[in-house]
Amino acid sequence: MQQRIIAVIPLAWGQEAAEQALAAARQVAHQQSLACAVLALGPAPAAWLTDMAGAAGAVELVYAVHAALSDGENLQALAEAAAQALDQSGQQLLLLPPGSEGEELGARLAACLSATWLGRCARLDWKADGLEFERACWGGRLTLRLQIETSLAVACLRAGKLQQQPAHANVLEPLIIELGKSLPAMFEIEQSSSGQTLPPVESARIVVSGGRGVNEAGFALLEQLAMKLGGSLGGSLPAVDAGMLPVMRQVGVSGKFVSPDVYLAVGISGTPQHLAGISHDSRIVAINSDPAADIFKVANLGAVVDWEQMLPALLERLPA
Ligand SMILES: Cc1cc2nc3c(=O)[nH]c(=O)nc-3n(C[C@H](O)[C@H](O)[C@H](O)COP(=O)(O)OP(=O)(O)OC[C@H]3O[C@@H](n4cnc5c(N)ncnc54)[C@H](O)[C@@H]3O)c2cc1C
Repeated sequence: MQQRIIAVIPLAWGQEAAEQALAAARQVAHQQSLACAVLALGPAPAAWLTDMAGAAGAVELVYAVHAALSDGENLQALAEAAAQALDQSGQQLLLLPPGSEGEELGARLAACLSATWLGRCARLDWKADGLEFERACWGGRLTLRLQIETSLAVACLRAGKLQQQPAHANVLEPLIIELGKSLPAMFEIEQSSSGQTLPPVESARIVVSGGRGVNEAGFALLEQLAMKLGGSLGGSLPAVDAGMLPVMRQVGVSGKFVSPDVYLAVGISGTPQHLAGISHDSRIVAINSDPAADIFKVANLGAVVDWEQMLPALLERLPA
């Protein structure tokens, strides 16, 4: 059966995203001595992509054009445009630009095509007996090696920079498909203030986090501490369940992944589900009244103390 590796590229996402999707497609294609193809989505063809795809050794370039694809923000329109333009014969692997937008578009495209969504892959090989791929989980502490037999898969793969290979440069004659069907309009999003004054937890350099061992008064102190330190506030799932913290500040496997310089864990026991949300590179400082708490096994610095004693003393010593 014919095997095809296709980089799916929204033109509005720019040249860097295009390079990344092409680099991924070329890496997988190279392992199988296959050629890769490109499906570009936008309001009109772009000469820069024709040159880039040719220089990357792609053998086929299709532009799926529609006025609704001009800003690249309407992910459902992009997914449906790609699904309309794709010829689904043979075995196909579709690669999107890596990153959160590429992942969301990939998942939507897989749903439109009833294809298998492989998600964010760290490695991807197309072998005779199926696709083999690796995914990081538990914040990079574990690598999952997976294998799947499927004729249509969608994935994101970070393959580094696209190296120019003049020896393999192709002069491409793009095929232009004018999409006739209407594409879905963008959802209107009504924005209102959440009342949160602290920055998002996922981008903070210092995260002050509380768990089940802290009560509402304790969270008020943690918020003050976060503000004094110029950091942000996070917490464990039980703290969110108890209504002490909004869900957007939950750290862990089912919450946010954070990579601050310092993660201050107060009244948090250190379960794998919570630790999965903290980067290996972060320094963990733990405050817990139980000397046997698991958090001390991973903490760089720990204090066995009740938060009610520690937090007021800390706040007092910090400049206003
Ligand atoms: C599928 C699944 C997904 C999950 N996802 C997440 C997730 O994303 N994030 C998450 O956090 N959890 C998650 N959990 C829940 C997880 O298993 C734990 O239940 C949770 O992490 C425990 O939170 P905790 O450390 O705040 O509470 P506990 O484990 O109850 O720990 C409380 C700690 O507070 C200490 N303490 C008590 N009083 C004081 C005091 N006065 N001063 C100082 N220390 C005190 C105690 O010694 C204890 O160590 C998930 C679970 C499942 C099954």
